[in-house]
Amino acid sequence: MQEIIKAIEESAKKIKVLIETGDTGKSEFENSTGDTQLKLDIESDKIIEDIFAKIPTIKAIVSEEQDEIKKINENGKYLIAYDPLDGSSLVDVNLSVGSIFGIYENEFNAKNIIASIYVVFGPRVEMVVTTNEVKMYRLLNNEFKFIQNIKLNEKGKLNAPGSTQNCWTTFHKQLIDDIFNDGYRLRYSGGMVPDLHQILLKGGGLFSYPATSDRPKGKLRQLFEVFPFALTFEKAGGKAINGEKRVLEISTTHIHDTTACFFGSNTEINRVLEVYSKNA
Ligand SMILES: O=P(O)(O)OC[C@H]1O[C@](O)(COP(=O)(O)O)[C@@H](O)[C@@H]1O
Ligand SMILES: [Mg+2]
Ligand SMILES: [Mg+2]
Repeated sequence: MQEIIKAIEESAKKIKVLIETGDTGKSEFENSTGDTQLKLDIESDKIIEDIFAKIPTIKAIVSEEQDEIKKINENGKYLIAYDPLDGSSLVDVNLSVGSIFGIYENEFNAKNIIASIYVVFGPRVEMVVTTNEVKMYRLLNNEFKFIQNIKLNEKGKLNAPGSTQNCWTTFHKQLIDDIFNDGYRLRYSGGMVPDLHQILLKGGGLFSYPATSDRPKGKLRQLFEVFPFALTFEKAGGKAINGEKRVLEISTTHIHDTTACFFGSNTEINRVLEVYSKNA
């Protein structure tokens, strides 16, 4: 696992330079989810793949930007699913973005996730590693230094409601309105990594990306985005659900499957469960 962490550190240093100097324009290609790929998506994907290709403990990798699983080393132990540049369309407006990695064993499935790592590229570069604990590191003088463990409070103050609002169900709209009426503050940048990082570091709150009429299965991808953060939220003392159950109990039928998802501290997620159990 240590060499995987080192590999991700190496990729983060290179992606930092790419973000700072690269072309933010579109490529002529689409990924499996139908998004037009930016040149930055393709280049950051290549940076990560080239680094992972040299790690003997990695058996296979799959990227949000690629159609298929790639074999690395038949005798390797780990499977890695990654989103090389989450929120890539925010680079041109200079908002924070990230990379997300889910580390699996045996099969790409929620029950096999054993660790996750994400990197936030903001005013500072930070890396959060989840195994049994959630540990945050910061890039200082070109080295990642341990800063703190992350633990959520039982209840937070932030609300990050994602997706197209005019496609929400009436009960979801009511839930979000009720949360704001209770004094929660809006914090939503459109980048999953900084939005969830903020909730984790400020002690709690709710991030939601529900099923909507335009996206009945949500938008966020299970293997590359949802499961890695679900592990982090659970190990930090919070929860991650699809409205009905833990997202880490969902089974994946295709590598690019998406799901509705809610991440947060316990009080807010219990509130979502209560509303969804009566309405969904
Ligand atoms: O604009 P929306 O629909 O709220 O979606 C925002 C979500 O989409 C994403 O940008 C999807 O990730 P990619 O940039 O990797 O495609 C998430 O980071 C974010 O939470
Ligand atoms: Mg993403
Ligand atoms: Mg992406």
